[in-house]
Amino acid sequence: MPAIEVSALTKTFRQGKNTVEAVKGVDLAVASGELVALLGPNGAGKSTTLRMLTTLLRPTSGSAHLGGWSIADDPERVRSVIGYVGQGNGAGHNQRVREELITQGRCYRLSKAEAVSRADELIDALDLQALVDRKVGTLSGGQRRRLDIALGIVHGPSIIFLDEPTTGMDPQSRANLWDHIGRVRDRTGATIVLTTHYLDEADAMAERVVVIDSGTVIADDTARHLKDTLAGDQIILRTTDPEAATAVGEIAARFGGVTVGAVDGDVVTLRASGGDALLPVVLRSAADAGVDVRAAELMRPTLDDVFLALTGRSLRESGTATATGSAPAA
Ligand SMILES: Nc1ncnc2c1ncn2[C@@H]1O[C@H](COP(=O)(O)OP(=O)(O)OP(=O)(O)O)[C@@H](O)[C@H]1O
Repeated sequence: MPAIEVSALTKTFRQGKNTVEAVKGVDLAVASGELVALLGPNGAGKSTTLRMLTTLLRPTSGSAHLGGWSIADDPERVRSVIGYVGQGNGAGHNQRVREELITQGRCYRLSKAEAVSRADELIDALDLQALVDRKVGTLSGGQRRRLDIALGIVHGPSIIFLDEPTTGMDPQSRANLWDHIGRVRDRTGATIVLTTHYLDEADAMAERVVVIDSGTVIADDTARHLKDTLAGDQIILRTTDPEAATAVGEIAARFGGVTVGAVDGDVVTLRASGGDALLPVVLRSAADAGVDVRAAELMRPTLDDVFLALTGRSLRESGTATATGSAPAA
């Protein structure tokens, strides 16, 4: 049984005379222990989907089961098996880190002894040892995010939702937080679903990427498979002059699955999956035909190329996604 099973989930908001179809029929199955990233531009419906799955918002139609429990029929049970870490944080500023974790455990009805042992376990998993006696209000952004995650999973949920856990952090803090998320997953075997604006992060860290656009899932696969099948590699070949570039393009076009772009001066650009295998073959064929290729560059596609191939738009242009860490320091 999948940890999360979502079928034809929709949410329509009504505001006066206007209706917004925020989620238009999302289907999703996440296996137990999987780490899945939801990716999509602003307003795609990611947060609304997450809020429905975490029982914070009632769906307009469709169904979802988490750990076998229905969000419509058994919201209490659903809440007992999930942890949700939103973008804001709920911890009191004057509490100390360890105290705050123990208090949170008690809120989840853990006994005092259980709450203490769980707090210490999470302090270890999320590297909070040096901070246990610090007041929450004095933590840095990155430290605070680690505490938020600890607070959100203090009751030992088997399914964890993280809404943009790394937004606004510098690249080093993001990498560090990912290490911790991985460590939590390895230790607990929890299923993790998160949203992120960082394309490179979803690419490198998530086992599966679910791309959401205009309220529907438009792609759902490993980042590698999405890139190979939907975007392909880019090969840039520099020759001696426009005639040579055109000739290389014609040679490359004889191979199956190659798209030849417009010649630009002495440069021609090809797109194909398996570019690393194709490149030497094209170079050999060009040499056999007496055409001189002076430089060759192979570029692997990014998830933004995937989004572009699917929608004709760039995720980056939407102002949502970031390929590299240019965010302010945490
Ligand atoms: N309470 C609400 N009332 C009316 N419209 C809403 C409400 N909540 C969300 N929406 C609309 O639903 C759509 C989806 O919003 P949602 O927050 O789910 O997108 P998102 O993918 O999470 O975007 P972001 O990356 O910006 O957080 C948007 O058009 C948004 O304006």
